[in-house]
Amino acid sequence: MYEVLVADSISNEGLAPLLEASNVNLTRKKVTEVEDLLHTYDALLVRSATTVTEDLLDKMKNLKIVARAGVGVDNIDIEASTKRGVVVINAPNGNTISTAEHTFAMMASLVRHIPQGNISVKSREWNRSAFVGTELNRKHLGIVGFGRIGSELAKRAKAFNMTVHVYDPFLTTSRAEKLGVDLLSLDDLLAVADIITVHTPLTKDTKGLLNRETLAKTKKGVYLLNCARGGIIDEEALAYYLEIGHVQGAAIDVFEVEPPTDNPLLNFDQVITTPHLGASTKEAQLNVAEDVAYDVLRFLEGNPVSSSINLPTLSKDVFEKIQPFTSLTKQLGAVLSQCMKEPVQDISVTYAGTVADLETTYITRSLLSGFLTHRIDRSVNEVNASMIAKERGITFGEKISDNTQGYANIIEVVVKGESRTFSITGTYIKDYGPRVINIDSFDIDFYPEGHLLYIRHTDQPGVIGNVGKALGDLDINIATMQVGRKQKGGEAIMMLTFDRLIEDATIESLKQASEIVTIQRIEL
Ligand SMILES: NC(=O)c1ccc[n+]([C@@H]2O[C@H](COP(=O)([O-])OP(=O)(O)OC[C@H]3O[C@@H](n4cnc5c(N)ncnc54)[C@H](O)[C@@H]3O)[C@@H](O)[C@H]2O)c1
Ligand SMILES: O=C(O)[C@H](O)COP(=O)(O)O
Repeated sequence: MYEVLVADSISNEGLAPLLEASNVNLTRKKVTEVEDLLHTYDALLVRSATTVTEDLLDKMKNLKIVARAGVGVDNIDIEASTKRGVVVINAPNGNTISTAEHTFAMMASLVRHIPQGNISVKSREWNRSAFVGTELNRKHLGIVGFGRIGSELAKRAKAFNMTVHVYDPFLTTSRAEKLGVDLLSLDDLLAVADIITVHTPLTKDTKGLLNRETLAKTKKGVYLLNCARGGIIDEEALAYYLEIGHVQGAAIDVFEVEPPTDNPLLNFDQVITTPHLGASTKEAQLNVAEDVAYDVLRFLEGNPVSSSINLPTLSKDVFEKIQPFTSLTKQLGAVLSQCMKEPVQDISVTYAGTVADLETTYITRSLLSGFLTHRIDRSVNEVNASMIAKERGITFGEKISDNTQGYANIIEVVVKGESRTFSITGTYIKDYGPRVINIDSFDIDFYPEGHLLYIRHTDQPGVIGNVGKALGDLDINIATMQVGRKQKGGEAIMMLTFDRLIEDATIESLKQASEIVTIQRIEL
């Protein structure tokens, strides 16, 4: 049974996939209400109210996935989640339209003073001259951050005959042209826009993007909107420019601290606000809840997620195609890690044949996870494997080759240690399964699973029989035996598989024979 904690207000209807799943036990409680049970949850679902800190992750020892029913993940410590192998997913598409519509509504309200007019009339005033507004028609709108919401907003602005200028360092000129917007530098956008709205995520680069210095470059009388994240427009700087009358008005849905209390912006009549309502529509809430509910269930049941922040996103189709190879590389990594009993500096993997056309970065993550699992005492998976490898100073890389050695596909891994290198080559044969076809330059053919002994010995008569007899005398049944050698009379290898783990004492007694060079136990 999977334990799922829903810590923020998320649509019940949207959560139906989880509520109806027979293998899920769903709890709707704030984190503070289940302090004693935090270690039991497999999945945590949040919106923006719960902050997923490193401290919380430490308490949630069993956590496998954090799902954000919405877009912004600035309330989740992604690095700490990745380090712990916890997948972070979001629902990036479900609230785009609602937020674009809300921004547009805020813009129209701002330039026509609708909230102020509403308050005035309800105060039994009739002061028409105090609320003379400005048309949107033929105005220049500056959109900072031209992603999903920014581009939906642009469509609506163009329908109102506005000229749309955008600043987005990740947007190509050709895409801007295709979308019919004018791509500018930030400075040029600030200089030309009558109204500026921000739609970037909150990151270290966008925090305070509009500050005392940049806001000084805007037109006198400019209007500003923030329906993205508190802090993208520095609140103190905005208050200053409102105070001196340089900024004519602002519409703010999001605040640096929510709810805002002694925020200076709340003191200005020309600032209109909403309590973080961009995504608060029935439609958006249903969409985002459904998106994360399906993804969490899929993930818990071992399937790919459709929108991950810290894992490459794969379609079901692609996931099914790469799965045999991720299992194979995990096993290859585990064999390598156990055979190479010394610190390693570099892991290099070469893909050839059909596997080379697949999502190899994910397959390499599986390889690293198989390798590292046998070296460190914390949980390693595809989420945190590359981060842990980097932390440990292990470099890794991928190559593509066309030398398939006659197989449909092969994966060769070479590990460089302080004193030697070790290599392994595997293949996946359809309807037959994974095979290891070469180990440390010895051709061989074995199925990488179960309890194995990897024995290096001198190639001379009687060795194989002696090992078989010694094990038989100890009542140990050999399930399979594969042998390999490079040249007659030189060094040779045996790969034995067993139905149970072979004890240290048995290995020590086998090592007494003079023709045995090394014995390595491998557990897969
Ligand atoms: N008010 C709300 O309720 C509400 C609802 C949804 C989203 N949001 C916020 O809106 C943000 C944007 O959402 P989206 O779905 O459009 O995201 P998105 O990822 O589709 O778009 C963000 C855009 O910002 C651009 N960008 C990144 N760094 C930038 C920088 N330094 N300068 C300029 N542009 C930069 C990106 O290239 C991207 O095009 C979210 O991150 C979230 O914080 C708020
Ligand atoms: O990033 C988002 O999706 C929005 O800010 C919505 O936040 P909410 O889920 O707390 O309404």
